[in-house]
Amino acid sequence: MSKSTNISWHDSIITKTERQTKNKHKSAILWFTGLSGSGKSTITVELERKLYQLGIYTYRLDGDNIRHGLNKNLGFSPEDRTENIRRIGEVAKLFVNAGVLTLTAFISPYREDRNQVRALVAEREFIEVYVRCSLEACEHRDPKGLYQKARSGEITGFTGIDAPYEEPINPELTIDTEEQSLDEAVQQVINYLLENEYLN
Ligand SMILES: Nc1ncnc2c1ncn2[C@@H]1O[C@H](COP(=O)(O)OS(=O)(=O)O)[C@@H](OP(=O)(O)O)[C@H]1O
Ligand SMILES: Nc1ncnc2c1ncn2[C@@H]1O[C@H](COP(=O)(O)OP(=O)(O)O)[C@@H](O)[C@H]1O
Repeated sequence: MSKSTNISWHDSIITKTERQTKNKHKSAILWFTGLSGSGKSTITVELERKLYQLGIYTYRLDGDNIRHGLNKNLGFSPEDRTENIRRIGEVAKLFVNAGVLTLTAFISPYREDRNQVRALVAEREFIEVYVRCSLEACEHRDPKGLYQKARSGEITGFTGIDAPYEEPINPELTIDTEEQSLDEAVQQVINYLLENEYLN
């Protein structure tokens, strides 16, 4: 719902296609989704490092980081999570327009919210990457000690414990971090980008 009236759109003279041509690669959103502790941050950090080495213009948007700034007024209610993802989607779209290969790492537990982001950009510009890992394994890893806090009741509404996670139905990519090493996961994404001509 828009509150703004009397506003008009101003196109830039430089187009997204021109920026992509200059950068020598396509821009798109690589949308990583999965439980807390599944590996989204670990994989996107390493993937970005590799892509940077290949000369690709990238930027990484990460749940914990964005919630320190742009979205610091949002919590973890269903409504706030939806608004969180909506804003990230809009920011990611701007990065795509700027010619950047954009990596996002958010739990993004609701299918509908992820599909809304997909609908914001062109068909090939949204690549959903499901970072699959069982709740048991995530809880065992518990890199930030949050599952322990959720089990003890110190945190409520924690994804996987007492808040839902809706698995992607038809993601472009699935990475199973109980089966695949970090290097294998990163290579799988790079192969996808090469095979589908996002990279040359
Ligand atoms: N209640 C609750 N549920 C889930 N996660 C919680 C919660 N409270 C804090 N955290 C921490 O916030 C990180 C998830 O933020 P996101 O912006 O990715 O969440 S969401 O997409 O809006 O659901 C998440 O980071 P990751 O572990 O990297 O996923 C947690 O560190
Ligand atoms: N194959 C793997 N891929 C990614 N992370 C892994 C893998 N195996 C174990 N891990 C570990 O799992 C944890 C994942 O944490 P993190 O990347 O913060 O997850 P998320 O961002 O999804 O919350 C890290 O401690 C990481 O070292």
